[in-house]
Amino acid sequence: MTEAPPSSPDDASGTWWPAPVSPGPVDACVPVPGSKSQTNRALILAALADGPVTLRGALDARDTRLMADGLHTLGACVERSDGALRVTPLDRVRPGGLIDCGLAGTVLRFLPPLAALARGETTFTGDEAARARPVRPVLDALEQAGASVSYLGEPGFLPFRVGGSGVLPVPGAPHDLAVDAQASSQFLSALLLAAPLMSGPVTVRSAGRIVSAPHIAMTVAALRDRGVPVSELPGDTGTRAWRIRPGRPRGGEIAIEPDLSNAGPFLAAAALTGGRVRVPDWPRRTTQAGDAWRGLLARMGARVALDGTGLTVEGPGASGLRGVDVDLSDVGELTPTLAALAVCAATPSRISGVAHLRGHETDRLAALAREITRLGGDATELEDGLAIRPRPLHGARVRTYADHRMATFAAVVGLRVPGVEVEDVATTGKTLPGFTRLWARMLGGGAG
Ligand SMILES: O=C(O)C1=C[C@@H](OP(=O)(O)O)[C@@H](O)[C@H](O)C1
Ligand SMILES: C=C(OP(=O)(O)O)C(=O)O
Repeated sequence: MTEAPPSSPDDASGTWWPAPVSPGPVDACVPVPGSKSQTNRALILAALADGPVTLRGALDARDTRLMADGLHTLGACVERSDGALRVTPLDRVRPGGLIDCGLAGTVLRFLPPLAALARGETTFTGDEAARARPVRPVLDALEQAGASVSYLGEPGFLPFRVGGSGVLPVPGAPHDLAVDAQASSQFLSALLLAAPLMSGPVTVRSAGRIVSAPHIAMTVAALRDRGVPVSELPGDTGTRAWRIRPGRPRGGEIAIEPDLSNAGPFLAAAALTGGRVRVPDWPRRTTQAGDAWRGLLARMGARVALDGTGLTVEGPGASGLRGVDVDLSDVGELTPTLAALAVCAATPSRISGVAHLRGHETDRLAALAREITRLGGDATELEDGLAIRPRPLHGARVRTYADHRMATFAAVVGLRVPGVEVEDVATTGKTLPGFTRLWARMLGGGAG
C-alpha cells in the first residue's frame, strides 16, 4: 500500500487554489467516500482477526494508507483488489520496524499499544505538525502495563520507541489501565482496540471528562461487531470504564459507512446557498460523529430529511442562516465546517467544549480565529471554543496549516465570498482525496 493516494490534478501541493463562488443555489447528489474512523478501526481489528477480512466501502486516503502500512510493519498484510481491502491477519506482532504516523491521530494513538504487544521495539515517526499532537497519556498507560517507552526528541511527543516482551500487561502488572482522555478520545480507543490480544481480561478506565464520546462508542461497537466481549462497568463519578475479554476478533466481511463528517462541507453548501444536497447511503443508525449534522443544520435553519436512501439538506441560504450556541465536545471534528457556516450566518454563534481541538492537526481554535479575521470576519478565541459575530467578509489567501478541515472551511466560505484562495488544498487528501473534483461536480449540478 505505498503508491500515492488518488488525487485530482488540481490537488497540487504548495499552491493556492481559487475557491469557486457558487453561481447560485447548489443542487447535487454527492456520494461521499468511506469513514476514516470506521476504516482505521476495521483495519486494526482485521489485522488481529482469527481469519482473513474483506472491507467493503473502505476509505482510500492518506490516513488509511498510513494505517495499512503501519499494520504491515507489525506483521499483517493489506491489499486492495476489486475496490475492496483484503486483510491477512498477523499471527504475532512483529517488532523492529519504523511506523510513519503522518499527521493521522488514529495511527499515532492506535498503533503504539499493538507495538507494545511485540517482543522487541518499534519506532514511531511522523509529520512535523504531528510532533505537537499529544500521545503521552496512552504511552504512560502502556508503561504502567510493563512496556518500555523512550522518547527520541521532546518527552511526550513523536518520535518515540515502544518495546515489549511479547506479553502485555506483563505478569504482576495491573490489568486496570487508566488513562486521562480529556485531550483526546483516541487514547481510550487505542487501549480498547489492542485489548483483544492482551494477557487476560483488562479494564480500560478514563479519569475525568470525556471528549468525542461517539468515537468511543464506535470503538466499542466495532469490537462487539467482531465478537469481542466488551462490557461497560458502572464508573465512579466522572469516570467511565470498560472490561474486555481477550480473544481474536472474528474474520469475515465488514461494510464501511460513508464519512458523515466529510459530508459536512457539501451539506453546508446547500445550507449556505439556499440549495439542496443529497448524500446517498446515510445510515439510519450510526455511531459516527457526523450524524450530528442533522440536528446542527436544522438548528441553523436548514430542512433536513433522512429516508431509506440517504440524507437531503435544503436551504435556508445565508440570509436565513441562524447562528448557534453549541457545545461540540462530542463532535469536535465538525467545528471548522460549523465555523464556516457561523461566519456567514445572520446572527452570532458561540462554539464551546472543544479545548482539545488545540491538539488536532493544528491548534484549530487559533487557526480558525486567525483565518476568519483575515477574511474580514469577527471571531474571538475562547479558552474552549470560538465566539463568532456576523460581519461582511472579503476575499483573502486562507492558510490551512496542513489541516484538511481548514481547507474545507475555506472552500465553504469561498462559495459566498469572491477571492478566497486556499493554501495547499491537497491537504484534503488526508481523509478526502479528490475533494476539489467532488466540489466542482457539486457546483456543476448532478442532482440525483
Ligand atoms: O477515534 C477517531 O477516529 C477520532 C476521534 C476524534 O478525536 P479526538 O477525540 O482527539 O477529537 C476525532 O476528532 C478524530 O477525527 C477521529
Ligand atoms: C482530528 C481529526 O483527525 P485525527 O484522526 O488525525 O485526529 C480530524 O479528522 O478532524
